[in-house]
Order: sequence, then C-alpha cells, then structure tokens
Amino acid sequence: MSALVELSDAHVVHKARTGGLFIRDKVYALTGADLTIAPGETVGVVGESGCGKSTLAKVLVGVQRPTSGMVAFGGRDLWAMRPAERRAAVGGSTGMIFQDPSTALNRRLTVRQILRDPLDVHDRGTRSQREARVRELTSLVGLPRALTDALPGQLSGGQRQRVAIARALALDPRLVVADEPTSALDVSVRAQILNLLLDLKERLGLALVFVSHDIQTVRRMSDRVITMYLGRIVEESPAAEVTDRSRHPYTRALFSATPGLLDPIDPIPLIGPVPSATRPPSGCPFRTRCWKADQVCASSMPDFTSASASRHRFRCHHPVEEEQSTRDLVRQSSSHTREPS
Ligand SMILES: Nc1ncnc2c1ncn2[C@@H]1O[C@H](COP(=O)(O)OP(=O)(O)OP(=O)(O)O)[C@@H](O)[C@H]1O
Repeated sequence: MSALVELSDAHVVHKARTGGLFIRDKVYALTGADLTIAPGETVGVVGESGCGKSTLAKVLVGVQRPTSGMVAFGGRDLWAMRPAERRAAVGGSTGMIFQDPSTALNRRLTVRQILRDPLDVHDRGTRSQREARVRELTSLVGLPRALTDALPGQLSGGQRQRVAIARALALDPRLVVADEPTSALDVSVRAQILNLLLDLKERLGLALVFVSHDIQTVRRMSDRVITMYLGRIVEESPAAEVTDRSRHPYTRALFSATPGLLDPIDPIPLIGPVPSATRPPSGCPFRTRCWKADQVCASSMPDFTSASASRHRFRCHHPVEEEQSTRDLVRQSSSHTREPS
C-alpha cells in the first residue's frame, strides 16, 4: 500500500530563542527523521519533553517546513509544490488537533463559523452543502446540535476539543495528527475524547499519529510506537512489543519508568540529565546517559537495524538482547551507574 506521508532525512533546525547578541545557537529540533505513515494505521510518538515530538508532528502535517530533507504526500515532494497546490494538498489530506482547545479555537467565532472556515477557505461545495457538512461534523463528534451557535467560551473543555476534532476532519483528511489531545482536559473527559478518536479512526479509515507524554495511552491506542530522543527517532516498535521487547536501551528505560506497565520494578537508572538540543552529543545522542555506551557510540550514530518482528527497527550499537528482561537491565544499569564506594 502506498504511503500517505513519507519523511526522508528530515531535519528541523531553529535559531535558539535565548542568548545574547553574540550567541547564535542553533536548536536541533529534528535530526535525520525517516518515517512512513500508511493509510489507516495509528502511530504513537513518545519521548521526554523537548525531544522533538511536536516538531515531527508539524512536519508530518505540512505546517512546519523542514530545514532539509523531504516530506512527500502521496509520493509527491510537498515543499517542491507551488504554494496554492501545497495548501490544497495539506488541507485536503491532513488535519491537526492541538493540546489546548481553548487557545486553538478562535474565541470570537461560533462553532458553525469555526467549522465552516476550512470549507470556505478551500471552496468546498455550495453554501447549503457547507451547512450540511457542518451538521454532519457536529454529529460525527457527538456535539449537541444546540451548541452550533455557541462560542468556544460557552463550551466545556471536552466540548471544545470535540469542535477542534470536527474542524480537523472538515476537509475529509486521511491523516490526523493529535498532539497531546487530552493533556489540557479534566481526567474525567480524557477517556471520552480518546474513545472518540479511536471510533472516528475506525469509522473513517483514518491514519492517526498520536503524540503524548502518557505512555500507557500511547501504547493502548497505537499499532506502532516511535521513540524519540533529542531530535532523533531511535526506535519504531509494534505497540505489543514496546513495553518489554523493545531493543533500544532508551525505550526500555522510558517504559520502565511508567508505573503500572511492568511488574513492579525500579526504573532503569540513567546517568545525568538530557543534554541541551543546542549541543547534542556526537555520535549517538543517548550515549551520555546510557550504561552500555562506549567509544563507538561517541564516534557514530548507527543506522537502523531491523528486529525479527516486522516493522520493528532501532538505532543502537549495543541493543538490548532479544529476550532480555527489563529487570535484568535494571540490575545491569544499576551496577554501572552506582557511585564507587
Ligand atoms: N520555534 C522554535 N524556536 C526555537 N526552538 C524551538 C522552537 N520550537 C521548538 N523548539 C525547540 O526544539 C526542541 C524540540 O521541541 P518540540 O516542541 O518539538 O519538543 P516536544 O518533544 O514536543 O516537547 P514537549 O513534550 O515539551 O511538548 C526543543 O528544544 C524546543 O525548545
């Protein structure tokens, strides 16, 4: 099946936000990302704060232009298209749902206007067809008809996120990217919004990219899980394998620190803090915190290795062995990171 979106060697480098006049630091937000999203699949993205999850999400939906590398929609280089063609390709094939619906929706527009806006901008259908589409969208996301003329400020957080989801679906995209779609919501409505996303995905045959700090949820929602570290994709695993069969030491460490996923164990201890994205370490970016790292890790970033399971690949010079338990890794890492007495 042909890919909906394909990234090859995509990099995003920002100018640092802070720094004096003479400091021109660069932030390496995304480095060498290769990724394919197929129709209908759900891909979760995990990693610590600042590792580039949102940047990857924005590149995938065409709202962030990579500094270098390629983004292809349906096999065509997105950023080689003329602007009007690119806007049509982005609008017609992708939708994005952001973390906080209070800031993502224009407070001065009614729900009807918010949902009509993409239809107007992309000149979809006649006036009455657009009205019909607004009604269809509100019912698709379970929003009471009576709220169509409400302003976002008159809605609950969960209702606002339903509007944001309906807006993302307005142009019938085949890929929806949800960046922390429930983290700004009350715990009581989070499950409803997640279930709505899963239900829509099934009914509409959408591909879904789901970015979240909530590792349990990512694993439950996804077919495939991408682990990111300091701007790099370091592993892609089938969701069923990611908890205790992932091969990258960082993925194991991340999952070991999530309560309730594995039998009670201490998390795998890592050495020191995450380095700055303005000065990523040479070679493998995880090497400064990894108990397995040696000189080879400092000299080069390995290519992806494919594991025995299909669609499982990782970038590591010293991967975790196939059947090795996380408990064993805790022991290994603890003896390495313990202060000499
Ligand atoms: N516009 C920008 N200008 C400068 N630096 C930026 C910009 N956007 C992102 N960054 C930096 O790029 C890196 C990756 O950011 P990104 O938001 O993609 O990470 P993230 O994994 O989504 O983080 P979080 O989980 O906290 O949302 C971070 O170091 C961030 O500070």
